[in-house]
Amino acid sequence: MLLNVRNLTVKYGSFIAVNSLSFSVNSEVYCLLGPNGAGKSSTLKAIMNMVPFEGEIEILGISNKDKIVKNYVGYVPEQPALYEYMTPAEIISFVSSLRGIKDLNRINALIRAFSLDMFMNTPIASLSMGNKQKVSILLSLIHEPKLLILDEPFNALDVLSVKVLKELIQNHIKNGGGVLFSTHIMEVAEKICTRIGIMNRGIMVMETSSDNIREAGRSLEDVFLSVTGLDEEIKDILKGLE
Ligand SMILES: Nc1ncnc2c1ncn2[C@@H]1O[C@H](COP(=O)(O)OP(=O)(O)OP(=O)(O)O)[C@@H](O)[C@H]1O
Repeated sequence: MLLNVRNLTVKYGSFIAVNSLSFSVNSEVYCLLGPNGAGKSSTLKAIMNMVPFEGEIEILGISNKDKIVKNYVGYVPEQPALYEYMTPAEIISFVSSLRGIKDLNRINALIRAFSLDMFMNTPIASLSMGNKQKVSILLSLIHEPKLLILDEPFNALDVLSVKVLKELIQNHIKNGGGVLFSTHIMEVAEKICTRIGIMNRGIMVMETSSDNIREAGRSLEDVFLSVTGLDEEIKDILKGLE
């Protein structure tokens, strides 16, 4: 098992953002869906040991509180957290040396795939949101982690980069890795995920697979709206707009 989450609870003061959540990720693409505020980012931050949590989280069988797991995980936060005064070339070289990576051929291929070559010497502060996101994705891949934790990774990406990222995710799985990501984009989830966890108000309300949804002849959007109870809300809102 690449990731095992058992009875995860995340609290901010007395507010429970994630409530006794359990799920696991193998060599597969696991997608977390949920309305705004459902607790997706808090779950991913707890997995990265960035927020206090209760419960148990293991990465490749090792507690996520053990520093060694950082070697096995790549993380893309919801908002790129980069040194704005550095250029992509500088930050990539900085992170590569921290990680002890000398062969940059793979990274250079990724830079080209994401069309970042012409921005390598531009300060990050001057980059578009999409290009910052691409740098953030590149940094998460430098040490060839087994598990990728991606918080809304498709945000701000153009069509070509979405395609590149989908391909990277598929290749990662073919090589025995695992991917856990959150998204609001149903089409992406439907196409590339093997398993889907739908969260609402901190609770996992449904775990299913794209195959199950297809076999049931339903769209992921319908399933999502119905299990989160948003379908009734939408009917009311649309009525109000008539
Ligand atoms: N640092 C914090 N302090 C207090 N409350 C927080 C904090 N971070 C998140 N929350 C609250 O916890 C809940 C879950 O937030 P979280 O960001 O995990 O949701 P999400 O599913 O990722 O939402 P979105 O889709 O909008 O990104 C929300 O109600 C949010 O306001």
